[in-house]
Amino acid sequence: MFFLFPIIYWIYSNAFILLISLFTYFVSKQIYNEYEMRKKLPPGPLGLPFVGYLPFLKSEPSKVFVQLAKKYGPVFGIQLGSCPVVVLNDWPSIKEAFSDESALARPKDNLFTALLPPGFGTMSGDVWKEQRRFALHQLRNLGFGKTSMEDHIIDEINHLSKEIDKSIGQAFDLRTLLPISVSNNINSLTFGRRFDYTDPRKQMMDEFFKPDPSVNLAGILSFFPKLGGFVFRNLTFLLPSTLRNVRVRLEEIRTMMKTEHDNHAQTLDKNNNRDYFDAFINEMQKSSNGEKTTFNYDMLEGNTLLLFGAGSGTVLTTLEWSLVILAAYPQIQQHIQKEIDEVIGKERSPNFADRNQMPYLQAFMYEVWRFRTLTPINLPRYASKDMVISGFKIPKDTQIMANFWAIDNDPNLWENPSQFRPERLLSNDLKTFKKPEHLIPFSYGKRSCPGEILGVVETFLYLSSLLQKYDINANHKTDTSLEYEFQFSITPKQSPNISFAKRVHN
Ligand code: HEM
Repeated sequence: MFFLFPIIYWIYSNAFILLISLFTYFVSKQIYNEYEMRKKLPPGPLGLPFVGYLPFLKSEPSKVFVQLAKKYGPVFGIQLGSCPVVVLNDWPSIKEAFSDESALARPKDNLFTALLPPGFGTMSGDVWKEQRRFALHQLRNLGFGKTSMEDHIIDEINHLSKEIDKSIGQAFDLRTLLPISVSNNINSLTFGRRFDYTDPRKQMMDEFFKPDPSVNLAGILSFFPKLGGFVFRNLTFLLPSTLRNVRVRLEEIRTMMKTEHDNHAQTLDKNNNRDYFDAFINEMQKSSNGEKTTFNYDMLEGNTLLLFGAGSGTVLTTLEWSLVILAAYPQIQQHIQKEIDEVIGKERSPNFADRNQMPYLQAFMYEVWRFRTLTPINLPRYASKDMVISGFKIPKDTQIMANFWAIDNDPNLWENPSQFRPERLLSNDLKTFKKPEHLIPFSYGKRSCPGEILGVVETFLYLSSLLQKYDINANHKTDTSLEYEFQFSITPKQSPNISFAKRVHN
């Protein structure tokens, strides 16, 4: 025993040197690993040890990437946090990558996988395929682009119109009323019915999905998958209160979903699915009969949250931008109204089939999606196998970031891309809407947005119904600002200050 004393004494007196040596060893090992990782990626900028290029992205990563692409080419490698990333900045590389099965996966660890029940939006491989195929199938069966879903949406717009009528000529509370209207469309899809605007269950759900700047922090932490996952799971007290509260609020939503589940299960009809819940519960029952499937209660919760998260904010931001732009460009507004008057008239409600005779409104919608790219760097993908993009070898497990903003603002694809001009999406005689292949608000390939048709139907019906009844005005000249803010999405910087006036039909 006594023979250990000199060793302990030595360790004790040299503890500081030991600590420094250990620290130097780990830092050098990390720098070496990062160097080795960078060597395997296409050329790109060097960053700092541990954090990579993350601190240099500032608030508008897409724009920084475009600058870097000028130096390194449209496909470059970069280290973000502890992740090797390849950034794609032009249409040919994005098209090539997204046509390849190896680029269909999502990164394993992120905020959503750590905090929420599993939904297919964060999954990869066979479970993702099965759940996504099922969702697409159900969305089609439940009336995606068919009349039943359209009826729900028109009904919802009529409820919104009643609120608008109360505020004619005054500032309209867009950031309160529009979100609760739009999210009700997902309620119709998942639960088969809308909720009243004052229903506390609805208010709780809308509160949960409210965009919050702390999502940016969560985004940053997702570039440190191990650390981020550990913090999200075990050190929640270090997170901002909004993220910390997610867990608490999630429990309330879970209670509500359980009640919905039980109500649906009691009134289930095997041969007639009223909504996504019915369809999913029917599948779960097959599995309880011994069939091996991935349909279970956790997955139902996760997918429902996913449909809410992915399907409400996107349409909401589209409509917010549309209204701000319509207020800023009254001539464009009048042009759409003329088209509405000619095709739909003033009596009947619009339907989705009307769009075929309304090229200008369609061009307007897609120009909004181009002009203010909704998902500027898309949702993250990662290479599930070694692959090749634009001649560069991309190793397995590299994150793939597609800079959609770069395509939407590429001067080689669009004349004066910073101008808002729906005509660029019309034929020369202005009679036909033409969407070029590289205009991809819903992404591209097998993992593109499964809610595309619903997103287009909603946007078309809201805009045509509102412009049929109302003129949209900016409350002050300064409220026609098209200034934006990069969060997860590109959103209007200020809450749009607009008012509605009843249209006077001649
Ligand atoms: C204007 C409306 C919308 C836009 C611009 C939009 C855009 C997108 C984009 C860019 C993606 C990422 C695809 C990728 O990884 O490459 C996505 C994914 C997704 N969207 Fe949408 N979306 C919209 C509306 C909707 C709606 C209404 C729903 C719900 C029904 C929905 C559900 C989803 C889901 C579930 C995913 C994940 C798909 C997967 O990982 O397989 N989206 N969306």
